[in-house]
Amino acid sequence: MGEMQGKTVEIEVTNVAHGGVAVARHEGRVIFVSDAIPGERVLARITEDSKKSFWRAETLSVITASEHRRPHVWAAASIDRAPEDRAGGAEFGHIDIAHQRELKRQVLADSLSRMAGVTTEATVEALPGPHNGTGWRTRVRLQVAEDGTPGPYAARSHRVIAVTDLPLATPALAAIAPLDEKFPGSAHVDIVVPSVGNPFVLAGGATNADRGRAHRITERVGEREFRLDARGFWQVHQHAAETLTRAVQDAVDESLFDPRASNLDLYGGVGLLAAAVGDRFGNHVRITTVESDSLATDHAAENLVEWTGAAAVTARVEQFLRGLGATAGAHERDSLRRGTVILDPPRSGAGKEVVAELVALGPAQIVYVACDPVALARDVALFAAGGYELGGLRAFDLFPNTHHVEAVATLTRA
Ligand SMILES: C[S@@+](CC[C@H](N)C(=O)[O-])C[C@H]1O[C@@H](n2cnc3c(N)ncnc32)[C@H](O)[C@@H]1O
Repeated sequence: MGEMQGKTVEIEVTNVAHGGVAVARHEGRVIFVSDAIPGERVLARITEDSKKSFWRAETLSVITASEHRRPHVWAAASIDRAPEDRAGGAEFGHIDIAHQRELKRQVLADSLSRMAGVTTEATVEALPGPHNGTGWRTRVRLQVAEDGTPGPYAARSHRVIAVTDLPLATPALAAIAPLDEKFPGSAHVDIVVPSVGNPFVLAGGATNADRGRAHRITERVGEREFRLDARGFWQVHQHAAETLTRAVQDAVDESLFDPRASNLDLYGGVGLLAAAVGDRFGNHVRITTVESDSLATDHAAENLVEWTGAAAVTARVEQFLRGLGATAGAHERDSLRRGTVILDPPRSGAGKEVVAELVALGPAQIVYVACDPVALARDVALFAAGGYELGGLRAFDLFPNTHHVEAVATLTRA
């Protein structure tokens, strides 16, 4: 720790950076600052000064406001509070929604340009919902403080903040959120409002006996229903599953799609995107969905039962691909080469090993669903080195009032 930690500085904010912070400079040094908007002049407190290349700071007050600043959509996260008392999880809530999308577009475009040398014109598309980006979360995890009080963590910390409302939640979720109850002995409380059936409030972790028990729920996407566990992965925005279903269906190039080839849905969850491919190309499509969570794979097998060519495999994607690379015979290799791969990894992206295995198998096209623009850009660069080029790219605002953005990219052999 240097001597600047805790000091206040007046800084010009120039750019947006990845991770929900903006970039400022102070005496030539880069400072990543929270709760600020490019174009503003703010008074900020240095919170981290140990690195040579950059420091971190939090905005205390705004000296010259951006025209895009608005009152925060969540009073609990407002700049009017001390930084340590601001609720986390809505780090763009002080920015008007159109400008939030513009900043997300810039982060995506800059990452792809800087890391993969690719230029993109993709804008960030809005989902249906209120114009201020509230009312979309169908799942919320509240953390529990030592005295049993539930609430979100404060931004950039593990301190639980008591709150009186959850504006990013759907009205149905907000109505049942137990914000004034106590949960002694629990580590967290999950509130889940599925599109079909009753909502759940599940206290878990620490000493709670409910930990580990499965709770089967149903989600409807268009005409189709999916079974899953209440705590298993499902998109959080109430319109996300439908949006990604359509985006993936549109992204698959029909001229490169072979229904009899070895098509893969990697990081498949409960089979949402395998079903999207099946619904577009018919129930004879051959597709294997691969997922590490065995409970999700069990549900995927059930959800995909009407597709005679679908299979659900429990495996880590890297091991599954390594196995294919090592054991596939000439016929299977040819089938994999004619195949289409849907790739929907967690935030860390697919990474070096998975990209290398996929490049070696050489599928005809890859539809990459990405929730982190930097991980996507890194992987696009790895795919490019392996002979794949980025074709289409769309981006969606699946997480309004946060810095997160979802992208759907297509890659084909150059
Ligand atoms: C972003 S979610 C996508 C799920 C699914 N495609 C959907 O749209 O609902 C990523 C999924 O990958 C799974 N996962 C994470 N790491 C994995 C790995 N190394 N191998 C296989 N699955 C993994 C998670 O359990 C999660 O279900």
